[in-house]
Amino acid sequence: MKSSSKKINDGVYWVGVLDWDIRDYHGYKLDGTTYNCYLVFGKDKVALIDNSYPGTFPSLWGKIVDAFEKEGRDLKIDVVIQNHIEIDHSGTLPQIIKKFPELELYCSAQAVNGLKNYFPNLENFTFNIVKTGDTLDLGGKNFTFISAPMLHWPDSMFSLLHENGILFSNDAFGQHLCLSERFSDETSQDLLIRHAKKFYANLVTPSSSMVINKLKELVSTGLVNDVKIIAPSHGQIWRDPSLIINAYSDWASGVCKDKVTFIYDTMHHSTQKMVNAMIEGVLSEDVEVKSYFLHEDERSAAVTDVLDSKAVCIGSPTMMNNPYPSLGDLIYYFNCLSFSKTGKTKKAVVFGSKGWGGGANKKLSADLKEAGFEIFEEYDTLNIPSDEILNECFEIGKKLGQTIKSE
Ligand SMILES: Cc1cc2nc3c(=O)[nH]c(=O)nc-3n(C[C@H](O)[C@H](O)[C@H](O)COP(=O)(O)O)c2cc1C
Repeated sequence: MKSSSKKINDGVYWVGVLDWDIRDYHGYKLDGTTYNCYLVFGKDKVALIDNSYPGTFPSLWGKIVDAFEKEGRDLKIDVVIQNHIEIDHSGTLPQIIKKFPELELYCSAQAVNGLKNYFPNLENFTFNIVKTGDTLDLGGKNFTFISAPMLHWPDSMFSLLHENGILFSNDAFGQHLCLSERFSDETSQDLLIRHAKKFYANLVTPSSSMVINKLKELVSTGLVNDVKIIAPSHGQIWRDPSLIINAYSDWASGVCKDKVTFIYDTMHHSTQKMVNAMIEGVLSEDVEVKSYFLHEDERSAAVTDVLDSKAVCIGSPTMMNNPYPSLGDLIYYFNCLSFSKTGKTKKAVVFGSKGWGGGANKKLSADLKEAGFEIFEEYDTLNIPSDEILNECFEIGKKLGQTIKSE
């Protein structure tokens, strides 16, 4: 299939795949994504950095052929640098090896078993195992490898191309975006940061302490000064690396806004009325609010706002002595993400309507505490909230707004 590569720097081409159709990636809702792969042309050797999703080889191959034509070089990949094994970045590796059986494969030690596992044909393949500080020279194109375990899998690593100042960071600093533009500065900054934050919240939050350590390491070794461009494996290429490095530093260290995120569900709208009254209370203190109704909204968007909120308000009716099931799904996900690993504790208000004995609040509070939240208030009411109850909800929201502003 004919497809067009994009030169991103001297001797460096984007040859990735645009997936306009994907809408769900392990529960993460998206409007398409990119599987970024790059070709680096050294005088002696040519390297492919990362691969693409299974089934996308025609689009990847078309761009590889195009890049070689643009460079006027004979079509031969000598090296594959596999920064991460996950199938969206390794799926086309067998087809690349089939085309160039003599190629040298560079990856971390932790990547080897995974790659053999995914691709049994690689059982007897020779892996060049690299770690932080190891180097590779393609002829005037020199790489230093940087191990990056848990950013975002144990095998993950970065590759820094010195002559161009490009850090190939794989998933770190990525965004699930599928756009015709390739660069961060060609993209609406709001859209870009929103999607980088969504990616961080859903995929990187549990590794926040590793993010901080990795950023410190890049600074202390001076390598950060060499980075002019960050080229991740999803989304836009950062031509202003400080923008995303500063954002990662904030997200990883739990920097939050005066902001409250409401997440709730409701069967007959009673809990929803309480939500709206509480929101009015928070807003009366000029504190930012986001609200998600789980009947319609999805958790991967909700947790994006939780990431930089000082507090969450979780509303649920009682159903069969328990919270409404969508809230159970949410709290399970909170447990996976471990927001407290950012070193900051978020406050939580738990509330809702019940028909008789209730039970949702108690269960939600216990689960939220286990997920690392501090319970600020528990509040429930019988059936449809009266005006008096709604006024109390307003006051709870107001008190929450005042408290987080004073922190
Ligand atoms: C299927 C179902 C199961 C319920 N189970 C309980 C229960 O175990 N305990 C309780 O106090 N109320 C129970 N209720 C009553 C609801 O909690 C009550 O109607 C509440 O006001 C609904 O709030 P909502 O309008 O926000 O959905 C149940 C209602 C339904 C429809």
